[in-house]
Amino acid sequence: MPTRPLVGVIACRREVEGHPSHMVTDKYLSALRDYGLAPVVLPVWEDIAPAEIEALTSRLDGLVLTGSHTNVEPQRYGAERAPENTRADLDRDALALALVSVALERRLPLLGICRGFQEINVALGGSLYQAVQNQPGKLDHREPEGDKATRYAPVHDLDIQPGGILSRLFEASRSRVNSLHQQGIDRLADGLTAEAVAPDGLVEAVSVTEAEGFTLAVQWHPEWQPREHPLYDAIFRGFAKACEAYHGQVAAVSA
Ligand SMILES: N[C@@H](CCC(=O)NCCCC(=O)O)C(=O)O
Repeated sequence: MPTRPLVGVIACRREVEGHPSHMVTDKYLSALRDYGLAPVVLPVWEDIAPAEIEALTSRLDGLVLTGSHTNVEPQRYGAERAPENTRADLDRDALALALVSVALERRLPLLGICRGFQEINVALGGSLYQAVQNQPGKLDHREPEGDKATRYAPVHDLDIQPGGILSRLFEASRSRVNSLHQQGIDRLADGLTAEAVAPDGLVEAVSVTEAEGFTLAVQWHPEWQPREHPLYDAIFRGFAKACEAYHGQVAAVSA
């Protein structure tokens, strides 16, 4: 029986019922499952060793860096903490930034979402605005008030740049996306290509320019009801196809 591609999904540290925990919200895992993939949660420890990362990732066919209400430590990109930056996850930072190198070295399909998008930019030498809304000319990209349907509803236009991965996955040059973030890309890392921008010029999707594998990261949340949004659907279809191809290559080599 053909097996589903195994996709590592990074966790966040949370306290659950008084216990330190490693957590991923279901919408990421269910979206991957719905697109024929087998998600597995990757635990996060600040002191994780390279050998542990190797053991956790050596059998994966793809990697997802999820969103989170916590923020990448500003010291990671040489900044002081802004007063608006009140939530951290050092354990998550340690694994996330290491996983970007693992994915690139192994040509492992990599999908970054929201915080994951920001992590890829920082891992490759870029920096972040810690409060986009305080930047002159920038929109307020923060999570809307209301129920989940309201919070994850599309709220701003998106201009998709020609010639990139996203424009190959999705034929239209414009779409509308949800927005649940206070931080955003300030200095785009040298090795990244801007794949889409918001009306205020904020970069909202990137790919790794020289990557030989699928690498796409987006600031919005395509895991929210992807079957109901053509752009989100195109992203998950493209990622799943890349993971299936990687899985097949590994199987062929192992045969
Ligand atoms: N903390 C960062 C990234 C925002 C983010 O990832 N939000 C996710 C919300 C919860 C979820 O849907 O997973 C920022 O504020 O920019």
